[in-house]
Amino acid sequence: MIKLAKFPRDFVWGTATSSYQIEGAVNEDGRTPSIWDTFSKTEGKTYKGHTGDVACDHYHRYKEDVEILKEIGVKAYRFSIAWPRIFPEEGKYNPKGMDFYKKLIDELQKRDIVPAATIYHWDLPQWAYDKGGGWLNRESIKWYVEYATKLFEELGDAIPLWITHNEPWCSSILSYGIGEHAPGHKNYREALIAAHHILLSHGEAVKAFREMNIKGSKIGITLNLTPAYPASEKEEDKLAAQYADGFANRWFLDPIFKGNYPEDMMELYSKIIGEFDFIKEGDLETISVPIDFLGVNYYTRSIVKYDEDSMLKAENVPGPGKRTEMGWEISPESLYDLLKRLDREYTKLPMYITENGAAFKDEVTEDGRVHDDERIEYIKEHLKAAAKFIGEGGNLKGYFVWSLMDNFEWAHGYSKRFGIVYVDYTTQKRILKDSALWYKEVILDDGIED
Ligand SMILES: OC[C@@H]1[C@@H](O)[C@H](O)[C@@H](O)c2[nH]c(CCc3ccccc3)c[n+]21
Repeated sequence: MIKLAKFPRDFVWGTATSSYQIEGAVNEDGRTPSIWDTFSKTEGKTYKGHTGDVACDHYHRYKEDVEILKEIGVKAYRFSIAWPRIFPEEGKYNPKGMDFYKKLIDELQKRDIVPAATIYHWDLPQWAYDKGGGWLNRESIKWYVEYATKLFEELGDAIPLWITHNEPWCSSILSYGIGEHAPGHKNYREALIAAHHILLSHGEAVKAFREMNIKGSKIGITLNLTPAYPASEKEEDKLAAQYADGFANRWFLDPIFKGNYPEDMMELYSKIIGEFDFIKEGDLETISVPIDFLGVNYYTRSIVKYDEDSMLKAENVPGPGKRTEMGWEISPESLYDLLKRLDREYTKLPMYITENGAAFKDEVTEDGRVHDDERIEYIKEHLKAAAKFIGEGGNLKGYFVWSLMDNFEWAHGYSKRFGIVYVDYTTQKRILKDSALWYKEVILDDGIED
């Protein structure tokens, strides 16, 4: 068998999840509601009113789930910590909430699996939202730094990879601007204020992390990045792609790596939101403090044509590729383009693909298995793109499949399955899909065979 793509021996093969999507136990051991508890219980916000009340019951089944990680043979496991378990009220630390993560990390360490912890994956404590709108309130930075510092104190060097935020674009634009995610606001000025405070909280947490000198641990941030392509060679379509790229990518990449917001987007946005009076002296220096790695969440690309009437002067047009159950075009070559662009224009730091994966119609067949060939194909094609980038000297250090297991897919509830492990929500039974068995072989071989 010829090897299609070979990876370095120390390549970090992983899978990823997040707290609200898998844990359940929303009232246990002192946890108080997050904005996602509130949002999912609000009429019409999620598919059939699905909530994370039980999810995959991972809070009680974590030992079994870590055993599954071992069976698949992952080198690392990316999970997130639920802020409302750690600080159920402002300033009130909850050691029982921390205990869960200490037990989880202990199970991982026993099996030589590297923990990669995301500090914030969208489950803002409701008490923080009740005080001036959560990320809209500049005080959120102080609350976040207190939370992150407690994590560094209690878990510090047990976590080699610390990720400050998962996808600031989603926590701000999708949540305060578009309204699809909690807290469901539809105000673009609010979205940019939230984005600014989230980025500031990232910078302040990195500074706190540096002061604590946690040996052997690295800190970074995870951004969801969507390459934008013009629908034609027309100048106006190229302009549309420039704005779509600014909207999705440069608004976050530039402050973090260049210490400024992109000029073209500032100009475009100023017509919509007025003054950028929420940007204070020194903020961009804080946001752009040096980090150790960049986490990249990649799923798909966008193709846009010029649209005079839209805010971004851009309208999405469907691509020619096959689509996943989310309706996202499958475009592995765009992952290669993205990685090359990041390397060329932004950073030579180590990068990790902290999420890549797909939802497909999964069903358990007579043989009790899930033959998810489309998901194997999706992951294989994206790994080939990653290998090509590494082969050209790209500093890509690892790949985390989204997701370890089927889970609460936000506004889509449990209707979309991204896992390489199937979850039967009525019995909580886990079934390794064919993609998990395939991924196990890829990890053993450090490479892909066709
Ligand atoms: O949608 C699949 C996953 C989520 O389950 C993860 O929690 C989240 O980190 C994540 N980000 C993306 C790409 C950005 C996006 C998120 C939600 C909706 C649309 C696009 C896809 N995913």
